[in-house]
Amino acid sequence: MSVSPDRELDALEQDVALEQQYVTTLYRKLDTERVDAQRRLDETLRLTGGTPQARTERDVATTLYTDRLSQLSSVEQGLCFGRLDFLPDHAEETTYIGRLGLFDEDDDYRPLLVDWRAPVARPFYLATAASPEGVRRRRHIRSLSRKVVGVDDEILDLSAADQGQDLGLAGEAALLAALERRRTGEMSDIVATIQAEQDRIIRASPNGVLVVQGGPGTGKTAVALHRAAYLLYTHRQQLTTRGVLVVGPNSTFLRYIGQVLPSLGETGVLLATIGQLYPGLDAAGPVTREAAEIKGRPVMADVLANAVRDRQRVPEPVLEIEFEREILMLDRKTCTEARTRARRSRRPHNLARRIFVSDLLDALTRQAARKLGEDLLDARDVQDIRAEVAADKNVAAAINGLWPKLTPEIVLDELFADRERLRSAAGKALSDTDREHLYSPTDAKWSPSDVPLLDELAELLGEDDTDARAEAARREREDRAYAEGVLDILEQDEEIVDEELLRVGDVLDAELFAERQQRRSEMTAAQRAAQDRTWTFGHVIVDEAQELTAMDWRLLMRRSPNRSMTLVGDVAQTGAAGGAKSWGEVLSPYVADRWRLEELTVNYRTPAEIMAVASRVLADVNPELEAPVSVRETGFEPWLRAVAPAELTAELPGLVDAELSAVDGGTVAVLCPSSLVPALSETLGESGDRVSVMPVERAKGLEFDSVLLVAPDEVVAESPRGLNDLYVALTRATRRMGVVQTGDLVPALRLMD
Ligand SMILES: Nc1ncnc2c1ncn2[C@@H]1O[C@H](COP(=O)(O)OP(=O)(O)OP(=O)(O)O)[C@@H](O)[C@H]1O
Repeated sequence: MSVSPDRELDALEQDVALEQQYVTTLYRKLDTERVDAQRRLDETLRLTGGTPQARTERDVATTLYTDRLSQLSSVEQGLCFGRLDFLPDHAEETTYIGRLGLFDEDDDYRPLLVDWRAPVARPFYLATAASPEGVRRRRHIRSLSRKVVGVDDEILDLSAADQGQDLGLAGEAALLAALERRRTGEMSDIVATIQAEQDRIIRASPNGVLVVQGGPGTGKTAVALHRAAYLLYTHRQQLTTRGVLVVGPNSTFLRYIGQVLPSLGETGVLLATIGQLYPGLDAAGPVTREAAEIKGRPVMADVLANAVRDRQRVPEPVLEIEFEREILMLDRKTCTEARTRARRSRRPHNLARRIFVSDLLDALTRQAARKLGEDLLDARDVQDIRAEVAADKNVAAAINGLWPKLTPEIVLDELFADRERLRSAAGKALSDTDREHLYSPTDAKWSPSDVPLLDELAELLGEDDTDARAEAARREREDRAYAEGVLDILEQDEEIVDEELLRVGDVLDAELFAERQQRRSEMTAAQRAAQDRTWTFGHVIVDEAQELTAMDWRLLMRRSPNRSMTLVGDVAQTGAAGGAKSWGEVLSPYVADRWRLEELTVNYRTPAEIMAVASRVLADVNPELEAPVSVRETGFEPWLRAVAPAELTAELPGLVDAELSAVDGGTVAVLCPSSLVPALSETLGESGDRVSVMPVERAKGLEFDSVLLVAPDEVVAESPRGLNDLYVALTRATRRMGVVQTGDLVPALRLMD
């Protein structure tokens, strides 16, 4: 007997009502926790004055409650999104899955809601009909604000084994609903619909280098960010002190992904571009493609080492120095010996300088002593003379001329501004043309490709920071002793603690206090990491990793000496001339073949109709590469339209308007060659926030409801990896795509006609 549609509807309504009841309880619990955290925070903030210890304690409590409050408010949307019902003989009971864990304190801390990252939540992502892991039913709960608007059930028995199993999708209905949602210009999290192949990567061990290779739209960025959240939850102890770094290709991309981690309740991750990894700089200056490629070559490490050596000079043949009406001499031999000794120390330039200076001061002191009558002087007199020689301005100027104290900025600036310096440092490593591309006589802004060079120079030059380090260590010792003192006093002398303080004291048992201290140092760690070039991270995640050059990798590997890294990317999308052709080639200098590869194969973004066009381009890039399989069709065929170049600016606004209404509140991107960006931006200037105009390289990692690709032939011609760029452009759309052709037809697009 078949069930009538009305009966089904009733059952569905009943289920929704049932889940609404439970979800309402959860929100009530969330509200109570918020009120409690807010009350404690207010109480803490109201307290003023008191002993220094009391102030320290208040700071700690303030940070604790502020953090808790921001975590509790970050989970407001979609607090609970799943439910698992297990088979009768299974140990687990019905479990609700959500963005954070909530417990019933009055019932022995029974879990009311399980954090998606907890091991018990795993079957929600992994269970299949063929391998149900004890799960009878998986339910996706869809909500709008606090209202449950629907449930999607999957019964995991073998009769359902063939449904959605060709791509191995879990929670297909919920997944498709998520994918069809309009794009807002900001990436959203995917906690409710993580797929099994993604889950395995998110929860993989943090040890060693994990490479995640996947075509466009396979969720690499989503996986990378959820992995950061998962690692912080699961390995918090190890990761709090050193922090997690997520590197993205440019600031547009970082803005696009910026909300994902906060929506998962994690704020302790440093998001940065390579251009932001040199403290004090946000290097975003322009650079030509040729210069960027040359600056990224591994041989630049030798060029820079030579540039520093070139700054360690000896006189030709002698240097005369006026010292207290006498003339002292520094000859070539003495200086060469001092230089050799300093270089042999293998210390960086600014630290080895001490050896060089000391040897020259010895030589000059001997000369000065001889002139004053050596026989009449005792050791103490000689010491005094040495001090005078060392303090003399002429001596200092002469020595500085031979072995100056240097900063990375000065060396790089002066190297690029001087053809002779460039020629000497480059030797045979760079051709005449290469050097001309690097030559830049005017004060240019630092570009992202200068940052790894500055970082390399900072290593070669070193910094004499002995005093600063001693001071920092002293302050840290003091802070620690101070914090321990707070606890001692609280424990030993309860009388001095008034009632309100005690309430704050409630939460400051030794364990919590220690943890808090650790978390505090993590917070300052994230800030300190941003300011400290020598900071090393607990885990480093790199998105669009295929774009990094050899010099970028050198910088990142210095930030990750434990090689605990997740690198996500797609070698078929490499646009940068210095970027990766294969992962093995990139990684072998650092970890030989000790890296693991995981692949993602399903495209969640681009509909099958658009992917059919993109796949033809991919075949032209390299017939051996396979495009990922699209998870859905939209029934919409991408279109191609020929427009005369002179008509482009007149025609484009109309085409964009048509797309805007077709995507009904969604986003439209006009992707074009860099040369057309200014003109097209001006033409479309009034189109509002939902329309963006950008060169293809800027669109890497982003997505839009509709994409208009303008002048594909020029996109291809513009770069040595133009076909890769075309592939990137054709895989940015979630719903619609059109090509506006102004010149020759690119062969792979012929079938669109
Ligand atoms: N399991 C999932 N559930 C819901 N949405 C998903 C899932 N996996 C990926 N998506 C969505 O698919 C789109 C593409 O994901 P993402 O940007 O992470 O892919 P990518 O592999 O980094 O792509 P590209 O290489 O083109 O930058 C995003 O909108 C993302 O939210």
